[in-house]
Amino acid sequence: MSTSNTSTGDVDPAVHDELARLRDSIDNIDAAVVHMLAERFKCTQQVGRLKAVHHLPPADPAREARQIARLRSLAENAKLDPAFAEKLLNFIIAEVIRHHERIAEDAVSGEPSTPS
Ligand SMILES: C=C(O[C@@H]1C=C(C(=O)O)C=C[C@H]1O)C(=O)O
Repeated sequence: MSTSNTSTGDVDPAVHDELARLRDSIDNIDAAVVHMLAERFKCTQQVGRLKAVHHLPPADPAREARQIARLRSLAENAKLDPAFAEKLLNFIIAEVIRHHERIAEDAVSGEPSTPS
């Protein structure tokens, strides 16, 4: 068995076709993920501005706990590792909180808020 072949030039053309078909789907899914994340960040930026105007804290741990419980349950039903789903959500939420902190700081200093 080859362990170091990184090219696909010497494989059966049918295998190559199947690989290309699957990679097309992966590319479509990755594009959908990017578009969905962009829409989610548009919403969270609005939440951040609302919180800054009304002097609410950037993070809401109770809301996060409910989201994590819900996402873990959805992941289990979808046969996705719930620990992975939780890690992914926490990663996204950490970025959102960073944005909210930035929006709140900019509101105090009078700077326009731009995503960074
Ligand atoms: C978007 C919010 O702000 C933060 C980010 C969250 C998120 O990205 O889902 C959830 C809770 C908050 O810690 C919110 O309060 O709804």
